[in-house]
Amino acid sequence: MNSIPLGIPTARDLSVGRPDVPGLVDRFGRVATDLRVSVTDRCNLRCTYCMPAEGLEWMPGDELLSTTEVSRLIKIAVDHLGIEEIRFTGGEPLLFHGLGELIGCAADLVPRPQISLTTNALGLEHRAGALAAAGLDRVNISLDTVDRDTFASITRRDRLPAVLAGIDACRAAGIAPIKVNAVLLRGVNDDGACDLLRYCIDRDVELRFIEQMPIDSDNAWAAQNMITAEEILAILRSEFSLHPESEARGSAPAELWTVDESRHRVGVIASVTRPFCGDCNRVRLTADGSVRSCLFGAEEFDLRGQLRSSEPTESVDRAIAQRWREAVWRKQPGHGINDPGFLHPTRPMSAIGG
Ligand SMILES: Nc1nc2c(ncn2[C@@H]2O[C@H](COP(=O)(O)OP(=O)(O)OP(=O)(O)O)[C@@H](O)[C@H]2O)c(=O)[nH]1
Ligand SMILES: C[S@@+](CC[C@H](N)C(=O)[O-])C[C@H]1O[C@@H](n2cnc3c(N)ncnc32)[C@H](O)[C@@H]1O
Ligand code: SF4
Ligand code: SF4
Repeated sequence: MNSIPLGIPTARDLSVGRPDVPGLVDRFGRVATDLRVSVTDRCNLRCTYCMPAEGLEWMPGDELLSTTEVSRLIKIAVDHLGIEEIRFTGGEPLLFHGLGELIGCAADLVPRPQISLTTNALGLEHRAGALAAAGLDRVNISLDTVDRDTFASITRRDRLPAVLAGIDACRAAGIAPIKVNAVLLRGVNDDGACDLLRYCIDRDVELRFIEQMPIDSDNAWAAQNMITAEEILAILRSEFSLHPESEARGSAPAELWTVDESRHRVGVIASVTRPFCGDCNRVRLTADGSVRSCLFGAEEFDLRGQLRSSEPTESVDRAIAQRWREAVWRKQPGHGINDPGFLHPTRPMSAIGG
């Protein structure tokens, strides 16, 4: 007798074809070893390319992971899944009260992961020493300009001095390397790119210019407005000589150039025009406890439900690790920004963890 399809959904096996290995492998041969943890979706700046002036509807408090829950997931990631680097991000991670404690917990793990922070640096002036003492290895600071008025117009807050003080405090605390991330916006801060590079060279900080991505909450991104990597390099070459860095890039998003044949380098993160998805080693955890295998992925895998469903036991941790593996196994090959059918991510960058 022929069977008649009834259209009844069957349980999907999310790991079809996945080899039985502990690490976070995907279908395209990549292995995720770099965990980016968003600890909050809130922020005290309102960068125009990231958030609207009025802010966003923040995640409700009871949906956010606690410090204990984040530490447990980080431990699972290192113990079971081969995670080697943990980056705390957001929203603005310095707004999360448990950040120092989380860094301390991560630093106690064996093998100890690299611990880094991506931040706007507001308040870092007073906290860099304590965070370094807790175990913070390195820091990336967002700074789009060293002109105070331009800074205020991009971030909608007059806080440039606090950011610069945060950079100085990181240097004094011995955090290294310090990197600066800058998004260039046409007609807004592109004429200040060389001044920003000079500022970073003077402080021995590595500057990277980022191509703006279509992950703003306003959906205002347009390819023709974006300043491309080629344009960024042309702007810099008007005042500096640049030579491609010989060091292998690996999974790093930034392509590097040495500046004026010195030991200083500048980077360009060309996510749109020269995507680096083929070598991606990233996986993300949102502040409300979902795994996102790609910044631009359509799928999320909730871990919070399992985390809160019962007492923490080794077998629950193993089940969480398995779900995490399934999430990464299904990771898409790339972001598809340049494809005609590209869909904006369902969450803005600040809610995913940049
Ligand atoms: N498309 C894409 N862009 C990313 C990804 N991770 C980071 N970026 C871009 O790179 C910028 C800088 O990211 P950071 O958090 O400073 O760190 P990083 O450059 O990834 O890491 P390091 O160079 O190792 O410090 C972000 O603002 C994004 O614009 C990613 O997984 N995919
Ligand atoms: C979302 S923020 C979170 C961490 C922290 N608040 C900060 O600004 O560093 C992380 C990074 O994302 C970058 N970013 C935000 N929106 C972006 C966009 N539309 N395109 C490219 N990068 C973006 C920021 O410049 C920042 O370096
Ligand atoms: S880029 Fe960072 S600092 Fe700027 S609004 Fe987004 S989350 Fe806040
Ligand atoms: S867009 Fe997705 S696949 Fe590409 S580098 Fe970023 S996280 Fe990895």
